[in-house]
Amino acid sequence: MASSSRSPHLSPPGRRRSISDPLDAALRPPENESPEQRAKRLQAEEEAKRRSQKIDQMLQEGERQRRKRKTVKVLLLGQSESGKSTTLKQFQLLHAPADFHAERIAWRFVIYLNLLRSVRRILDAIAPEPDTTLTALDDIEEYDETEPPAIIIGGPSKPAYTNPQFENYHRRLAPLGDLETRLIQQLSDPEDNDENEATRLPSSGSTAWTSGNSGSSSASGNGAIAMTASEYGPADRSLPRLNIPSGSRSSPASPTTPGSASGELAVPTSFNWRKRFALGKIQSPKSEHSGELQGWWEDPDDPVHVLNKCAPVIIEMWRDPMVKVRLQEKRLRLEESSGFYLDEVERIAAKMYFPTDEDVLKARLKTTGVVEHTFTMGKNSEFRGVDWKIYDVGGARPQRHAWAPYFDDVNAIIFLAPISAFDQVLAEDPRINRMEDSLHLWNSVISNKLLANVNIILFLNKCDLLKAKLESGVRLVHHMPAYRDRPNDYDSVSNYFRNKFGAVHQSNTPNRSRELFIHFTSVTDTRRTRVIIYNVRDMILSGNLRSSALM
Ligand SMILES: Nc1nc2c(ncn2[C@@H]2O[C@H](COP(=O)(O)OP(=O)(O)OP(=O)(O)O)[C@@H](O)[C@H]2O)c(=O)[nH]1
Ligand SMILES: [Mg+2]
Repeated sequence: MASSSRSPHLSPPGRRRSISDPLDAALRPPENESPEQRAKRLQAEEEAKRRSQKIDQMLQEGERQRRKRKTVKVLLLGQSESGKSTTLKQFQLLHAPADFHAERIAWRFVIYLNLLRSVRRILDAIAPEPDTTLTALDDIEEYDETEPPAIIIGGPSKPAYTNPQFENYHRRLAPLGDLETRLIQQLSDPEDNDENEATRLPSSGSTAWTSGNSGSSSASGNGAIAMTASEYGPADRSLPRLNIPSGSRSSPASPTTPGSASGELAVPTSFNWRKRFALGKIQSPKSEHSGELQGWWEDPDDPVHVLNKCAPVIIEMWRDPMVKVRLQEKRLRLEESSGFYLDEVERIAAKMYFPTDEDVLKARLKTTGVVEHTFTMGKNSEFRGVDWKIYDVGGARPQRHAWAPYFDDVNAIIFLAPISAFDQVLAEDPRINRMEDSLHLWNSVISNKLLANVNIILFLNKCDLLKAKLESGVRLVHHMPAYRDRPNDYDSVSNYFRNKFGAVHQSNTPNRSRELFIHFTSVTDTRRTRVIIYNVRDMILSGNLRSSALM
C-alpha cells in the first residue's frame, strides 16, 4: 500500500491514512506555501496546541477536585428519646436553614399530636382508679426475687382514687379523640400498608377520650399512655371534619400500632410527610376574589378548629390544683416529657399558629429505620467541597438491628445518653431503667472492634432536664444505690455520669489511644448546641481529612 508524505505532527501514532483520506488531504500544507504562510500556519498550529493543552489541564484539575471531594460520615446513636433527631435538626438549622424553615409548617400536626398526648396523659392520671395492692415490681414477669435490681424502677401502688372533675373534663375534651385519629391518619403514608413499628409504652391501657369504662384505668406510675384505635370515643359529628384521602381511610397505615399498648407517634422513614405538608402543598381554600391560596385557618375542616375550641378546657384542666396534686402523686412530670406544649396551649391552638424553630426542636416524632441527611460545606468554609453525611437511626430496642450495616465506613459517632433519665424506664420494655440501658448500649458501641478507629463523641444530653429534676427533689441514690451519699446537686451528678461513661470507655475500648470527647448538652437549646456542633464538626472533619492526607 502506498504511503503519503504528511506533516508528522498531524499523523496520530500507529495510524496511517490512505492518500485518498479526505481529512488527511485537508490537513496537508498547501503545495505552494510561501515562507510567510508557513510561519503563520506553524504559529496557528502552536496556538491550537497550547489551547488544547490548557483544556487538558482544566479537565485534569476538575478530575482532581472531584476525587478530592470527600464525604465524612457521622452516625447518631443512642437509645430512643435520647435526642438524636433533635441533634440532626440542629445540624439542619446550621447548615440548611432555608430547608429547615420551609419545613416548619409541616410539623404543625406533629405538635398538635404531642399536645393531645399530654392531654391524654392527664385524663388517664385523673381517671377513677380502683384500689390496687400490687407493687410495680410484682407486675414484672420473670423478676428474680433473690437478686435485688442494681437500679430501682417503679414505686408502690396507690389506693382507690376519684376526681370529681374527671367526667366534666372528659366530656368536654371528647372531640380530641376524633381529632387525634384524624391527625394520625393525615400523617400516615397512604401508600404504605406495612405495619409500622411503634414504641410499646409500659401502660396497660388508656381510658382517655373513651366514656363508660373509666374504672379500668392504667395504674402506670410512669406516665405512659397506650392508645389503640378501637378505644376512641364516638366522634362529635357536629364538629368540622378533615378530608382524609380515601386510601388512608380504608387502610390506615397508622403511625401507632393499633391494638397494642403503643402510644408513640412514628412515621416510617420512607414516607416524606414533611414534603406533603410543606408550604404550598397544603390544601387550603382559595380566595373567592383573587383565587389565591389563603391560610389553612380558613379551611373549616382544618384540625386547628377542634383544638382551638377545646383549648380553654385544656388550660383549665392543666391549671386545676387537684390535677396538679394527682400528677405529683403519680410522679408524672409532664413538663419533662417529650413534646411538652401544655404551658403554651393558647399559642399552639391559635388559628394562625405557625411553629417556631423551638417548637420544631421540641416536637417528638419517633424515628423508625435510618434517615440520611447530606450537607455540603459552603464556599466560605475551610472544608469546602466536603459532604457531611449524617445518619439518624431509630434508638428503640427493636430498631437497633439496623445500625450495624452503617458501622463499616463511618468516620465518627455521636452517641447521645440522656442523663436526666436515671429515674425512667424504657418505653419499649418497662423492666429496664433508661440509664442502665444507655450504659449497656454505650459499652457495646465503644467495645465494638469494627468501630475501633472511629472518632467517638459523647453527648451527655438533657442536662436542662437533669437540673430541673434534681432541683425538684428527685434523688439519684433512690434509683442508683451505688451513688451512695454523694451530694445530689447538678455538678456532682453530672460529673458522676461523666466519670461513669468515661470509665466504661477506658476499660472496654479496643483502641487505647482513642480520645473520647464528652460534652454536656441540652440539644433543644440552639445557642449552646450551635457552639458544640461547630467544635465537633471541625474536630471530626479536620481529623478525618488529615488522616486521609487530603488537607
Ligand atoms: N428538654 C430537653 N428536651 C430534649 C433534649 N433533647 C431532646 N429533647 C426532646 O426529647 C424528645 C426526643 O428526642 P428525639 O430527638 O426525638 O429522640 P431520638 O433519640 O431521635 O429518639 P428515637 O427516634 O426514638 O430513636 C424530643 O421531644 C426532643 O425535643 C434536651 O436536651 N432537653
Ligand atoms: Mg429520632
